[in-house]
Amino acid sequence: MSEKDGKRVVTFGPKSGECAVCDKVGTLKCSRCQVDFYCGKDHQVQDWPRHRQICGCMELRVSPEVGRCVVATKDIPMGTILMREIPLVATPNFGSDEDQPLCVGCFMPPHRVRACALCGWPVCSEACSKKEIHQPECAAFQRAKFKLPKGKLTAWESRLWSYLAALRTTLAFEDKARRDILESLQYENPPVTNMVEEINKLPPAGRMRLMTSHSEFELACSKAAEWVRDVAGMTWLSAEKVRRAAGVCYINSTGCGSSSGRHVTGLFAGMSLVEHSCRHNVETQVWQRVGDPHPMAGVAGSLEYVLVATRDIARGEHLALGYLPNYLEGAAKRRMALLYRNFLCRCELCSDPSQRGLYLEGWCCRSCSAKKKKAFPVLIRDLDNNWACSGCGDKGPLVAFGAGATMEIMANMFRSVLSGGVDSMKAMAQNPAGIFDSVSTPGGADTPYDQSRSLERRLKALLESSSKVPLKEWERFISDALWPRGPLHPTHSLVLQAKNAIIEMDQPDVLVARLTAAETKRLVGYCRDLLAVCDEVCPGASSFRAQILCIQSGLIGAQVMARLNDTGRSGPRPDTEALLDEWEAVHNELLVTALCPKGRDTTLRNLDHVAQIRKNLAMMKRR
Ligand SMILES: C[S@@+](CC[C@H](N)C(=O)[O-])C[C@H]1O[C@@H](n2cnc3c(N)ncnc32)[C@H](O)[C@@H]1O
Repeated sequence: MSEKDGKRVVTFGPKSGECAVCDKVGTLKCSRCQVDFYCGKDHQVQDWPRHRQICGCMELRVSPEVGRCVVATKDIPMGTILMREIPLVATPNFGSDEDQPLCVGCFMPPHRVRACALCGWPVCSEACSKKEIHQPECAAFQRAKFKLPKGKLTAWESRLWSYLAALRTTLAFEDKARRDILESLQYENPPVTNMVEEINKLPPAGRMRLMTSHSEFELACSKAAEWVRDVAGMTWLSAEKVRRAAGVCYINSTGCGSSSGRHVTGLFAGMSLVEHSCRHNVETQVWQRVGDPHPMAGVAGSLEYVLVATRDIARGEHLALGYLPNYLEGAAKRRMALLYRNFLCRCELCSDPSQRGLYLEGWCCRSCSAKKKKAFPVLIRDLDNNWACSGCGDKGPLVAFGAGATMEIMANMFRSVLSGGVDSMKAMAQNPAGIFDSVSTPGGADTPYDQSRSLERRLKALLESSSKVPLKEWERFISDALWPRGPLHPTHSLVLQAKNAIIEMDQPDVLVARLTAAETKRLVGYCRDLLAVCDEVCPGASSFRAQILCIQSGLIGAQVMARLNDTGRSGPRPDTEALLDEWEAVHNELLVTALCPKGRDTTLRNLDHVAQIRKNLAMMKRR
């Protein structure tokens, strides 16, 4: 099929929802887009002039670069809900860092871990062990007479989550309502031999990575089948069946819901057809009903998610999700991480060596940054690992560096595979960025590369104990990193990650209570810096932006309150009005950015608050 042959995107959604007109629960769903519900025909007809603008605004196509993908067939405004789905399969997160027992019924880390009396898997309570979502595997474990050993609950092994995910998916294939869709999903990676041209464009380390990840993927799928059949004893499930289900699950699932406290990964029908871009234009969000006591109230039954346009999307544009959550990483690391998912990212951010002028992983050029005070000419790397200075074009010893680092990464990988075998390959898969560790360069410890590697290790240590690190220490890190003390410029990914860690040190109210006025002001500045980065890497209404704006709002609010409390006889300080303007602007931006109704409610309340303060100030002035 060519790119021109459009097909409807099949989704798997809830059976009822609140009427788009009156909010009463209804079961009449738009049969074309499957997004909006109605309590009856009247309201559907009444809503048509609005609904028709967005209904049927995308189609499924196939492109040589990404396989099946979803393309806009109309201009789509930011905030449009494009899909509304429940997962075909929901599992406790099986990401590499999920090394704790989670409840198999509600996906929360239990306060007190218990074992399901029938199969031994972790639950929070007996009620959770009876949840519908847990029943198919619980019955299968009982049939196989397998009980998870008690000791596992205290010494959890993260791989158990990927085995459970593969099993849940295998069992979901047996459900008539889901089988056809599951069977239509991608379950194997494109054969490496079909990617020769792409592979040849990669630096040697990338080529090696792609091939290793290919075999890792095969290995992970067969390991899951081995565990289900040989360890759990479900010999009635064929190895081929489990391997395929594991493939479907590992390629198409997406982590969703950490903000709600749940550690849940969802496998969605329509959303899994959306490709990746590091500069995404859609996002998956928990569907939040205004008035719900908790966004995920009702546990598994209300695992409802939406795909939202995070910016205006033009007709013909491909919809793209950000498969990787970290916006502040440089391209080299992002691309390495995606190679672990067995594809090479050539999105607009990765293909631009300057990364939209942010130079996320470039260092200040020693020969010309010293001459220029404000601008920071930096060394940048193109897709083929060639380096040059953005200011003077100097390549000099950096060519040697590029080749040297690449060779060393390769050598490390070989060494590690030879010495540690499969386990070390898995460890690499869990920490893709780690392959950059211990790479040194020709030229000694004083090269910008080695300096930045040591800063990176320092940042990693700070991040590991982030809640205990005082602000002073974070700020010392930043000033040591920045030119001329260090080799970095203000939008280097390490500097940005430190700023992000600072503003996320605590909940905004706790943070504000701990800070002096001057510190609060500096943190507001960090928020501004991060928002400017957002404009480039994830423009529009991303949840990343909303998170920064919320913190910024808390910080500015604290400054406003401090000014008001300080108001003496001479009245409020003159800069209070300017602060109020900024506070209002942040809320207005939040109104656009907060794609969920709940966020909008809080923001509106805060805007009322701003208006009230303005009134009070005006009255004080008159007096
Ligand atoms: C969740 S699936 C997306 C749907 C898939 N294209 C299909 O045909 O079913 C993820 C897979 O799509 C492909 N893919 C997604 N985004 C890509 C991108 N930016 N570049 C290359 N391949 C991509 C990769 O093969 C990846 O493993």
